[in-house]
Amino acid sequence: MSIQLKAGLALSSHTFVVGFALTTKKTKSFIQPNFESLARKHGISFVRIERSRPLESQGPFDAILQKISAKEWQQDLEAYRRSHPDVIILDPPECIQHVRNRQSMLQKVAELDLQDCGGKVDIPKQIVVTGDPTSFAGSVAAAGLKLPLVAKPLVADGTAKSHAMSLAYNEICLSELEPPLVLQEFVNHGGVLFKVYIVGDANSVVRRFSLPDVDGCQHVDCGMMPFPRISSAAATANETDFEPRAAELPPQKMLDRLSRELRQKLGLRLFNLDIIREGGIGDQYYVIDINYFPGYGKVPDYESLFTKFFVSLASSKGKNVQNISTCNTEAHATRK
Ligand SMILES: Nc1ncnc2c1ncn2[C@@H]1O[C@H](COP(=O)(O)OP(=O)(O)OP(=O)(O)O)[C@@H](O)[C@H]1O
Ligand SMILES: O=P(O)(O)O[C@H]1[C@H](OP(=O)(O)O)[C@@H](OP(=O)(O)O)[C@@H](O)[C@@H](O)[C@@H]1OP(=O)(O)O
Ligand SMILES: [Mg+2]
Ligand SMILES: [Mg+2]
Repeated sequence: MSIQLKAGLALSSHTFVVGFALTTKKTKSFIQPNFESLARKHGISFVRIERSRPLESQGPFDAILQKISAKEWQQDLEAYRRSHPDVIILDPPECIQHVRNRQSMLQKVAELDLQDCGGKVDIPKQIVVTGDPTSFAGSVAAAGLKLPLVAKPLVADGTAKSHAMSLAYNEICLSELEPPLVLQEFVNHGGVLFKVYIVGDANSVVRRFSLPDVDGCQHVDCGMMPFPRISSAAATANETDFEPRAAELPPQKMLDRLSRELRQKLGLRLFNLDIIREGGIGDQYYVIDINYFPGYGKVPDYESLFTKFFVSLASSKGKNVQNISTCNTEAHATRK
């Protein structure tokens, strides 16, 4: 059976069409030739959505992959969703909205109670500050937060400003900050960050460089220190670059449970978690950041991870695309 597309392409029950609305940068890093070709072999095709044309006049799509926050796009997508309830939206805008605020993004993590999975998971103590910056020192003292603090813009909307982080070593310098912000306790973690990339039921963890440990007393005179996006290095750091114990990956059972619970609670299928381990060793972990549709192009073997994901979506819609057996699912998650 085949349906004739407006553009003249045939949409058969053996093809799963993924429309994508992504920035040019994201398209370049994610829709890579190797990925397109592997996906095509399994009956998955990608079609760029033209933002200059109404969505209704494009398609048909089986799924829409999107990370565009412009209001017009959001409205267009919402209308399309109502008229095409069978199309899978990756991911629903209201769920993405939840992780675009550094307070609400971590709330579901704080509610978790993971038992018997090899590690404890929490979030660092934090408060939201708005209004007069001269009152921030009082708010920090009232909440019992310990210095140093990481000052993060409350809104995580993908702008450069939303990634502008600072370390505050003393109370006085807090009055220099520009609200609204989250003030989060800095947790020493041996300079290693774990990024857990979630793709539906699968996850893949990589190590990244992070901020070095701090001795609060030593730096108290430093005041406010802005710091760069140290963890977003293009390449995954080599094992030899880290102190071996701090670089040991978190238990896979804990990552599987955490990923599964958050996937359900957040209503997202495509996101990553930034996780640190207190003191670099032991079993106390903190989730410090959640990002919607992060830089998957940097994940080893993301092509098969995603092909498998789309094949499973296609099967759930009764599409008879070709199965893929070489990728990792939750039971065999990738650990590089
Ligand atoms: N509470 C914390 N304790 C220790 N280090 C932290 C803490 N919060 C953030 N960091 C460090 O600061 C970096 C940036 O913080 P965060 O991940 O919240 O910012 P972001 O701009 O949202 O990052 P991304 O580029 O992943 O979206 C982290 O990768 C980590 O190295
Ligand atoms: O640009 P990169 O490939 O590094 O991807 C980064 C992504 O930027 P992009 O969406 O513009 O691509 C970021 O999104 P916004 O918060 O800015 O929306 C955020 O998700 C980071 O965590 C990603 O880095 P990663 O966590 O994977 O290291
Ligand atoms: Mg981060
Ligand atoms: Mg982030």
